[in-house]
Formats: sequence, C-alpha cells, structure tokens
Amino acid sequence: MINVIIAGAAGRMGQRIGYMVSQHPELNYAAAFEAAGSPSIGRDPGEMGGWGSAGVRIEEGLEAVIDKGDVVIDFTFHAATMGFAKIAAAHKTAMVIGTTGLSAENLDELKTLSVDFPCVQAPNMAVGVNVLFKLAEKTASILGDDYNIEIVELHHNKKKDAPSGTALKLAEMAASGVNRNLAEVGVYERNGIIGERTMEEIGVQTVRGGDIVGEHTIYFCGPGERIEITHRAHSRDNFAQGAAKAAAWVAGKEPGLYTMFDVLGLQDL
Ligand SMILES: NC(=O)C1=CN([C@@H]2O[C@H](COP(=O)(O)OP(=O)(O)OC[C@H]3O[C@@H](n4cnc5c(N)ncnc54)[C@H](OP(=O)(O)O)[C@@H]3O)[C@@H](O)[C@H]2O)C=CC1
Ligand SMILES: O=C(O)C1=N[C@H](C(=O)O)C[C@H](O)C1
Repeated sequence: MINVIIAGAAGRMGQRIGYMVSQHPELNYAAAFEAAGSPSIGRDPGEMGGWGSAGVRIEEGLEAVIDKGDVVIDFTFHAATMGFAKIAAAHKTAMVIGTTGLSAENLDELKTLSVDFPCVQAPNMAVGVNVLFKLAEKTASILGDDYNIEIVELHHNKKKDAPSGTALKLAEMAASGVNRNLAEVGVYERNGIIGERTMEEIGVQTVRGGDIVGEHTIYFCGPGERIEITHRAHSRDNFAQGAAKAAAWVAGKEPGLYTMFDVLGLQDL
C-alpha cells in the first residue's frame, strides 16, 4: 500500500480527498495535518467529513508527520505550499500539489526542487478539465488569429485567488495554440473607456458567488459566429479522485515535475 499524508485535511478539498484516498485500492490514509493552532487538531478527518473514521487524527504541521507517508497531497494555500515542497524534497517524499495561486517564481522554484523528489502539480485534477485544456489549444490553433479568445470562470464566495488556476492554464493553452505569450496578451480586467479590443488579447474574467463549485468557459468569437466550450464541476469529487489517482501514479516515480497530462496519458494529444 502507498501511505498518503493529507495537508489541509479539514479543508473543503482535504475532506473529499481523504474520502477518495480511503476508497482507493492502492492507497492508505496514513496521516493528516493542519497548521498549528487549527481547531481541527486532534480530530478524525473522516468524522469531520461525515464519511466515517479515517483511522488517523489531524496533527500539527508537516514536520510532525513526514516520516509516516510515501506521498503528500497538498490542497491548502499558496503561501504554505512552497514550505511543504521544501520539506518533501528534503525527505525525498513524493508530492501532489493542487493548490492554486502559485506565482511564476514559485513554479520555477518547484522545478528546481523537483530534482530531489517526484511531484505532480496541476491547477485542476478533473479529467474533463484536462481534456478541455487540450481542446482549447487545438481549437485556438485551428481557428487562428481571426477569432477573439475570452475565458470566464465562476467559483464560490470562499475562493481566495483570482482568476482561478484553471482559467490561467486555459488561457496559457489557448495562447500556445496561436503562438502568443500570455504574459504579453492576457487582460484580466476591463473598466471605463478602454478603447476597442485588440485582436491579440486574451481576456480572463472572474465571477464569485454562493456555493458554485467551479465553472470555466472558453469563447472563440469570430465573424458571424462563436464557439463556447464549458466545463462544469457538479461536486469536488472529480478533483479529489484526480488527486488520489495522481498520488497512486507519482509514488515511486523518478524525481521530476509532472502534470495531470502525464498522470492521465494526455501529454501527446
Ligand atoms: N487542483 C485542483 O483540482 C483543485 C485545486 N483547488 C485549490 O485547492 C486549494 C484549497 O481549496 P479549498 O479546499 O477549497 O480551501 P479550504 O480553505 O477549504 O482548505 C484549505 C485547507 O488548508 C488549510 N491550511 C492553510 N494553511 C495551512 C498550513 N500552513 N498548514 C496546514 N494546513 C493549512 C486550511 O486551514 P485554515 O482554514 O485554518 O486556513 C484549510 O483547512 C485552493 O488553492 C484551490 O484553488 C481546489 C479544487 C480543485
Ligand atoms: O478553489 C476552488 O474551489 C477551485 N480551484 C481550482 C482553480 O483555481 O482552478 C480548481 C477548481 O475550479 C476549484
């Protein structure tokens, strides 16, 4: 069995990942942790999540549990994630990172750290979204420069980062399809007398409200027609299943930085 440590085990994703890990034939829920001072310390994450006993109690910090597992699954907060990655790299323990809001510098640092440990990092672990990433790149490359590319994402009112990591990755995939650099053409807000839209820009807009789990639409708007491709998450279970699948896949792999395309075999599509 592969022993799994869950970071942020009491969180929205941490609880569903715990359930998926407990159901997975190759995975064992070995340890759980939250930050020092969390009211969840000492509690059973399964009981908190309403799915039974996880057989573990939530401990304080990754250092307390790192020797108990083969892989750490992290869906927490960007400011914490890099610290966890340094500890996992030092112990050569595999990691699955779903936390969004990581900066370009964080991702560079992760690449450097990954010479010491295998790590899957992806802003969205749902199968459907990873297919959507590929469709976005392919559709952009087929339609070319005559179609304006816009992305709209909707999430719940507790989400801390914007735009979503998924929307940014979608924009990056579409930009790659038309050979543009997102850092040069990304537009994240519009307000006031902004003038006509340029052909190159790729717009990314954010909606926050209620308990929306996650919805992403990419628009290709051309002369007299448009294509809209939408992914809607009905629950967090598809993300959590993806995280469990990634944990089973990455444990024992060679050191390196991997994505869900590697886990799902979509790399060459
Ligand atoms: N890749 C993917 O497929 C998906 C990614 N996400 C991403 O996952 C992340 C978490 O989302 P969600 O579960 O909704 O958020 P939550 O806030 O519900 O959960 C995060 C958990 O991490 C805990 N946490 C924060 N800092 C630390 C720390 N230093 N040490 C240990 N635990 C810590 C939080 O504790 P506290 O509340 O005390 O701060 C909380 O319990 C976000 O970045 C989100 O965008 C979400 C869904 C899918
Ligand atoms: O915070 C969330 O909830 C989600 N975050 C991820 C993101 O930022 O892309 C993925 C998913 O859409 C849910």
